[in-house]
Amino acid sequence: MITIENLTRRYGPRTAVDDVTFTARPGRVTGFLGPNGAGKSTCLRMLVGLTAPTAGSATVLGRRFVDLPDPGREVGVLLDASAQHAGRTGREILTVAQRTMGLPRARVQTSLDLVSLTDEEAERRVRHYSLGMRQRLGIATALLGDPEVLVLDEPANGLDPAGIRWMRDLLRDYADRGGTVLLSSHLLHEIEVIADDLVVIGQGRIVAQGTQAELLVSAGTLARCRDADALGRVLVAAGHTAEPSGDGALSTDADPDTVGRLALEAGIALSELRTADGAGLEEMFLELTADTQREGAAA
Ligand SMILES: Nc1ncnc2c1ncn2[C@@H]1O[C@H](COP(=O)(O)OP(=O)(O)OP(=O)(O)O)[C@@H](O)[C@H]1O
Repeated sequence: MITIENLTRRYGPRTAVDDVTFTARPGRVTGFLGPNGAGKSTCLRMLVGLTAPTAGSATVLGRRFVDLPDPGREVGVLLDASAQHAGRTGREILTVAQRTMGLPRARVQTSLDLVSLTDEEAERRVRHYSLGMRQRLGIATALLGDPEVLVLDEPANGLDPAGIRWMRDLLRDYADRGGTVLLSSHLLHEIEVIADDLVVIGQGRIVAQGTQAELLVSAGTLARCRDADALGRVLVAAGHTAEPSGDGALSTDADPDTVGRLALEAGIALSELRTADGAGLEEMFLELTADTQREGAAA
């Protein structure tokens, strides 16, 4: 379990993280989503004791990271996959970490297997690794102590779609065994594939949070019929929104049940009725972060 409460970090006049509160629960993969500069890394750095909060608190398994008796075995952390010694082989990097943490030697091979780095790859120097291989090695290091909690900053960066699916399966399995995963990304598509719960941050503030399903519902319903204007009037009269969504479709904040019932009562035949899909979530993400990005660009 990760608990972030009223976490705030100011750098001079700039507030990088502004009163952020959320939890990442065991058995769930929590995605921390926001555009560049939103404050994700600063939050994660405060969580693992690398940056001091101006206010608020962040705890892992009920304690501040610095107060954990054996942090390497309790929390696996990947903050920057490129911050590995380029002259060492993957296996050497893991072996140094294994010795530092006082773990059994066999954990090195177990971790390599977990991230599907082959023996040949493990013997190569990291300077010859692709970005995706570095991400795998970074995750192997995070998994080394078989921790209960994983904190990963942009772990899918540099992975191709097959790599992202691989990571989803790895993290899903880890969470299914009771682990807590918090991972950040600035790309909705990455996080959509991987995360169960989403926390969306823009300009240092939380702008939305919930399960993916909840956020999809809040992204609305899509309905299609011959006379979209008529359906729109019915929805608005019932206190809902109705926006033309191109090609005779309407998007509304009413749930599909309500739209179906209202359409039936008004004698309108629907040709399509569904929860807005990933595209809806994308729209929401762009909307939620548009101001942030505009202000960021102006700064
Ligand atoms: N050490 C620092 N000194 C001053 N400002 C900082 C410092 N670290 C971060 N910031 C500022 O805090 C804000 C949040 O940065 P942060 O790196 O946390 O964002 P992010 O969401 O992780 O972005 P990205 O996706 O680009 O990594 C930015 O405006 C950044 O310039």
